[in-house]
Amino acid sequence: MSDIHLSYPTESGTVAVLNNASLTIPPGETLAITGPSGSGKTSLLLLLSGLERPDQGEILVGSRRLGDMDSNALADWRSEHLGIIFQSFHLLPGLSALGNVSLPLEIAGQAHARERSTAMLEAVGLSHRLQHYPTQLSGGEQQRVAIARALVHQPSLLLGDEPTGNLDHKTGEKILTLLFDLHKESKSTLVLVTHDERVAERCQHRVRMDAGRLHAL
Ligand SMILES: Nc1ncnc2c1ncn2[C@@H]1O[C@H](COP(=O)(O)OP(=O)(O)OP(=O)(O)O)[C@@H](O)[C@H]1O
Repeated sequence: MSDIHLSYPTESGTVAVLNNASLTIPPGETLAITGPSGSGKTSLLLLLSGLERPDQGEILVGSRRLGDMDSNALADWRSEHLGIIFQSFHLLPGLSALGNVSLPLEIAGQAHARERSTAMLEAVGLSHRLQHYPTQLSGGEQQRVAIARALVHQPSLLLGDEPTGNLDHKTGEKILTLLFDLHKESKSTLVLVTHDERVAERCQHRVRMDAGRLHAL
């Protein structure tokens, strides 16, 4: 992304969030984004996923220029190539853990959606919670469902917003190992927003966001 400016209009005026932010992530590599609360880290992930559009600047993911794609093209691109682990999970309350993970595969008409989703939920340690609904799951369990959903279609770009933020040390380590193993196997690009040094240390590249500006570390 180059020369990105982003602001949000609100009733009490415009909030400037990103100010001339530029970032290059080598394909197939790992990047940690750190920085204080409110500095614009989540906004950066929303831009990289095409869920927000910048006021100014250009975002290229592989050969795709996100600014040239309409919302349908972006949705198709996301369902094929992108995995996102949101800070607040965004699970569908009316679907079980298994339903939440397999729905995107089913919508995309992919084969063996249920079997692949079951295997991914097993990999995040939730084989005993397949039929539970989000309200019946703990925060950490919901986070692991969200991780399974983000990984199940083997995305080439995975964006994680504090992906282990709700997990105890041991479970967090297991999930991180899974994320980095899958990244290695599939040569995907991994971008993680984190306050956790353990997570940042595992990444090849690190940037710090401060008041809407990016600094390489
Ligand atoms: N939809 C919105 N409308 C108005 N302001 C917003 C909106 N979303 C975010 N902001 C503001 O933009 C700034 C950056 O928010 P963002 O969520 O990107 O920060 P962050 O670095 O991810 O924070 P945290 O570490 O607390 O999650 C904050 O000041 C926030 O209040």
